[in-house]
Amino acid sequence: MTSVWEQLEKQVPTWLEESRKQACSGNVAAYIPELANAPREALGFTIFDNTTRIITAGDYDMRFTLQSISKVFTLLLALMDQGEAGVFSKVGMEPTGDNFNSMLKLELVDPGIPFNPLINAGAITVSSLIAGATPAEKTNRILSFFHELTGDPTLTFNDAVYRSETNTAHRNRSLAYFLKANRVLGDEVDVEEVLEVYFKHCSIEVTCSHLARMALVLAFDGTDPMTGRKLVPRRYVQIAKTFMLTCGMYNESGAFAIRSGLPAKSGVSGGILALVPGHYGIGVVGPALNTKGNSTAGVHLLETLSTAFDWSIF
Ligand SMILES: NC(=O)CC[C@H](N)C(=O)O
Repeated sequence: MTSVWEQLEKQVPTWLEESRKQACSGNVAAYIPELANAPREALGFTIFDNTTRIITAGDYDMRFTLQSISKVFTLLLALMDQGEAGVFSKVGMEPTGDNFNSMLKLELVDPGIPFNPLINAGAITVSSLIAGATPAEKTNRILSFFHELTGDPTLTFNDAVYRSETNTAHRNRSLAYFLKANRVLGDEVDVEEVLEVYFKHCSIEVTCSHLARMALVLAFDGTDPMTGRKLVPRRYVQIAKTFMLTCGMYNESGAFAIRSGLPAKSGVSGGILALVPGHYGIGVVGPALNTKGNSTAGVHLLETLSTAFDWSIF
């Protein structure tokens, strides 16, 4: 009988080409002008298991920026810096059902703290909780964390994407100033400095193999199976994975959880980080997005694989 891994090796290239066809039903994000240059038809895939075996397919070496995928890891860093009580006094634990950049519930629902750390308002708040005296110190700590998680010390920011976002981020600026007015960002917090940290971590450039490696650390409760190093306490990984399941795919998280049953986090550059707990770390990139902001081809590929191999955690 062939093993799951052998079946994956055999099937992934065919299924990837099948899923690539879904790109035509999506559009590349353009509200950050630099992202509009991404190739719409691209689709890349990497999967790692804990014995360092790797399968790659399609445009697996394409570079793209983390965008919202970074929010999972800044949450982990903030939890390590401030503890659960410190983080959850500023940000909630519930999905919103609204768009990721929505302002609606901040005003509608008392006490005006962001509903969760994976929407923009929540992630901006989390950026303010990262330890460090200056924005540069905070962003350097975040970057070092990604170096540890990926085992790649060459990872860095994409300056063009960073500048493109910082010059056009009127909505995120509004969110951040609103948070300041609500005192979610306290007196000591400089709004522009927090935004600098937030845009910087969104602009870290990776391939889907980096995503798969990072996902593997989450799949193994915070220990990197490739080095044996404990990078994050298990409890914090548990929190992050729960948020990924309930809020990781924006206001499509429920449908994705029903169809794939996997903790995952997407970003507007088309990346999706997903994991099969105790087994695999997965990275996908496909820049064409659906109306919720998730990669059309990437979602299709993950749902195909999860259904075929019965990966749902439920
Ligand atoms: N959904 C996303 O990937 C959003 C990230 C992007 N940097 C923003 O703040 O709008």
